[in-house]
Amino acid sequence: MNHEEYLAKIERANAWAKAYYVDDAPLASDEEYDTLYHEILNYENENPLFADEHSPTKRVGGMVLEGFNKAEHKARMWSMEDVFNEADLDAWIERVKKVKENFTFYCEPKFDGASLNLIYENGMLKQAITRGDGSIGEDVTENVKTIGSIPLRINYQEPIEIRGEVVIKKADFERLNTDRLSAGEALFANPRNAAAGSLRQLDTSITAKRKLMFYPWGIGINSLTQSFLSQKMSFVYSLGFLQPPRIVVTQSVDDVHTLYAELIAKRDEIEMMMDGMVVKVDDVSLQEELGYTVKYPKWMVAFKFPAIEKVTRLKDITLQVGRTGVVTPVAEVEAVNIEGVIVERATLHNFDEIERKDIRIGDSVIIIRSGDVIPKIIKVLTERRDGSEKVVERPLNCPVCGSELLDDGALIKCQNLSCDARVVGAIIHFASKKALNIDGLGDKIVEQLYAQKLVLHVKDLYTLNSEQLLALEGFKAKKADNLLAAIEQSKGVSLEKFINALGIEHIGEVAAKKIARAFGLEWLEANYEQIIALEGFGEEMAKSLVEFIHVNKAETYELMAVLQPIASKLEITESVFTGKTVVLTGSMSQPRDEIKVMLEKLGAKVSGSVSKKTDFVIYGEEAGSKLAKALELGVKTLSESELNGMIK
Ligand SMILES: NC(=O)c1ccc[n+]([C@@H]2O[C@H](COP(=O)([O-])OP(=O)(O)OC[C@H]3O[C@@H](n4cnc5c(N)ncnc54)[C@H](O)[C@@H]3O)[C@@H](O)[C@H]2O)c1
Ligand SMILES: [Zn+2]
Repeated sequence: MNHEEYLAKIERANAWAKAYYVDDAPLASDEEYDTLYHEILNYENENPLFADEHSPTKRVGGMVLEGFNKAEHKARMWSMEDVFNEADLDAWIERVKKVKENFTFYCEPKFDGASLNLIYENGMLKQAITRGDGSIGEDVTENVKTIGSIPLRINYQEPIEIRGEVVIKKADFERLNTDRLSAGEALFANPRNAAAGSLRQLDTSITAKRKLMFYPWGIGINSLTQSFLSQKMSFVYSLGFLQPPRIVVTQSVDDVHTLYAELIAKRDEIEMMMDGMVVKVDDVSLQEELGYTVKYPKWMVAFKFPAIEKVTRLKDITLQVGRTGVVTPVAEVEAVNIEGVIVERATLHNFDEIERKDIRIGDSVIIIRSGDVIPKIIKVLTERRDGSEKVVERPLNCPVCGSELLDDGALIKCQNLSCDARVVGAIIHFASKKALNIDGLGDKIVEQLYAQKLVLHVKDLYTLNSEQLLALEGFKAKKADNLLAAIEQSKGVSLEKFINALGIEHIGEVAAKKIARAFGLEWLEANYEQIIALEGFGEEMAKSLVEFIHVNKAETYELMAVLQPIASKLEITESVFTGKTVVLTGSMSQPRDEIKVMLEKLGAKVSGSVSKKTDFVIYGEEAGSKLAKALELGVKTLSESELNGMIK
């Protein structure tokens, strides 16, 4: 790299940093930024005399957004050194050991959010400031007052700065984006941007609506006398702040590596987005001895997790037709490796999403894959377009059967009931795990059987023979026998699974179970009134089932004759609870689910909320608002032992 290229890289990194820190709308993935950053750093290490003062390696990232008042931190806020592998972590440990051979590590998750400094004086929250450039940040005091996990008063009178991360749970981030999608607003790329963007709102009421949380990780000025960071932080947590789920204080390097592995394993399970683990020196006097660079403390380091967000290119959008006829767009992308998995496709909800995100074929996009979740496109990098990108048109005809599609905005549907895609989809659903669970009857085989016209309807599965199967490509005696045996074995399935397997619109697993329990084998005789009376059934579900029965009654009876599903109809014993609505509250001596089933066997309807229509509230220990409401409404209440007395 020559000096000119070095300067160009600095310019690009600074533009990316502004978009990331100031606008909360990144122009690149973290991985790309980190690569660029390290290229700059390497050049500076090799040519220290030519290092430029504007380099991102020389300062803490942020700047103050226009519209906010500037505010000064009492003690400086820092950035953090990154390491990406064990060897670099061990090298950092060795550097600390040169100063002191034996020391204690303080390790915790690195949540990915927005950095915040809280200044308390006389036990009151006086000011809240974003990190900014480390010396001066934005005054966000009023916004911060809307965050529930930030105490406005603490039981400590001396001046103290409490630093931490403002985060939003992954699930709340998803909900926020779903709402923004339907409101036609720009989406946040990830929880970090959502947290930072929600905190830095000029309109406080917007911040208040977002579910922000605050996790402390350090302190600025203070007159605490404890000698270890871990002790100081315990004190901070005791003042009423949230504590992160995993903190490890240890002298053992092995423990540090173990925590790293554990956090990566729990990465999806932990509700907050983490981008690594932070390792700190616990001894405050050793921290001071180690000191700081211009940018970060030498006594702590971030051991980063492998990136789950990558930049790739959208090659095409293909269409998938499901068993209900819904046409879903699928993004075909250039293959990228995310945590060891090669990703080539990403889901898109619907065409509205494509339009709102303005996704075009040929675009560079940031794609995320976390855990088992199907990869998705989180951001289009529009400034990388060269004009050759193609706008995605909404389809007019079914890609499978060619018939005209119904486009109702959010959903595009093929209405042709005998569309191959719908029929094949229905058979695949019938054989799937949660339905009949027929081993060896996966998507490919169903497609093959359908293409050969051997199975055009699920009932045809039960007349298949080995000769027919052996004539198919890829079938040998063993495979054919296994498949026939698995099909045979699906006979005598529970009625609820059978109903679910039929793939009736709006009738899923839970509803199928309720139908089976309520009507048993006579379920095809149920009428609209009986169906809508079932707990949790709305008009849409009842109508759909009635319509299904109307069209498919004879055929379904035939299928039942072949399959002989076993009914699990609940036999009800008459009791004082028969036909009554009962609510359970408080903690009971036996599992609530067991009590619920027992009451249902006595003919009770067990509901979750208390109203005038409730007949009994049965309470255990520490019962709260539901019991209070029952007393207020004059609903009859029974303790757990009174209940036991009545049913013995
Ligand atoms: N995508 C982009 O365009 C782009 C641009 C700039 C920066 N970035 C990303 O930002 C990061 C660099 O930013 P940075 O220099 O602000 O560092 P950083 O955000 O990686 O680390 C420092 C921050 O970590 C936070 N933190 C979380 N848990 C902590 C804990 N337990 N203890 C102490 N601090 C904790 C603090 O807020 C602190 O300010 C990199 O990951 C980089 O990829 C991305
Ligand atoms: Zn079709």
